[in-house]
Amino acid sequence: MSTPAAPPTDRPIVLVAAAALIDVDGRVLICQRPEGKSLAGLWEFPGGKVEKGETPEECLIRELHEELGITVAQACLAPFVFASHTYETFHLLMPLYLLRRWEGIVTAREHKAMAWVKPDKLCDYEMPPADIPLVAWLRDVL
Ligand SMILES: Nc1nc2c([nH]c(=O)n2[C@@H]2O[C@H](COP(=O)(O)OP(=O)(O)OP(=O)(O)O)[C@@H](O)[C@H]2O)c(=O)[nH]1
Ligand SMILES: [Mg+2]
Repeated sequence: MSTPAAPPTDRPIVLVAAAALIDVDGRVLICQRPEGKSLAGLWEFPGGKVEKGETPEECLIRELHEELGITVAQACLAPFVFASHTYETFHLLMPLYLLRRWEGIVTAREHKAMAWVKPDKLCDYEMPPADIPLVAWLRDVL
């Protein structure tokens, strides 16, 4: 007999689009979440919540401009892996894109700090629990 389905919860699925920017030396950009936000102080991939009427790619192009001051062409966003993680109040679904080309100088406009990190050193930075499997994939592929 099959296992009975779990009771429904009112936990919404939140769609967030994020990017792993990769520089010419193969280092990955991570950004530190500012005080006053959820998960403050943790290191994350830049990006944010997909708003009504946006595609994930449109959202990410907007967020990368707001957060880092860079201009990104949709063709340069390479779908990579996704995070699917249950938090206390929502379930996060987060596609992660690889990005090697952009225009402008990467600047931390909204984050507390940023760092370019070799994939095998990402584990030295505390990241949200949803990101842990993504780091393993980056280490394997880069
Ligand atoms: N951008 C980003 N969000 C992540 C990552 N990992 C992770 O769990 N999240 C979660 O996904 C959600 C995205 O939030 P966000 O704060 O970036 O959203 P946002 O840029 O639209 O900001 P806002 O909600 O203040 O307008 C947060 O709950 C955040 O904790 C990650 O690597 N990058
Ligand atoms: Mg954000």
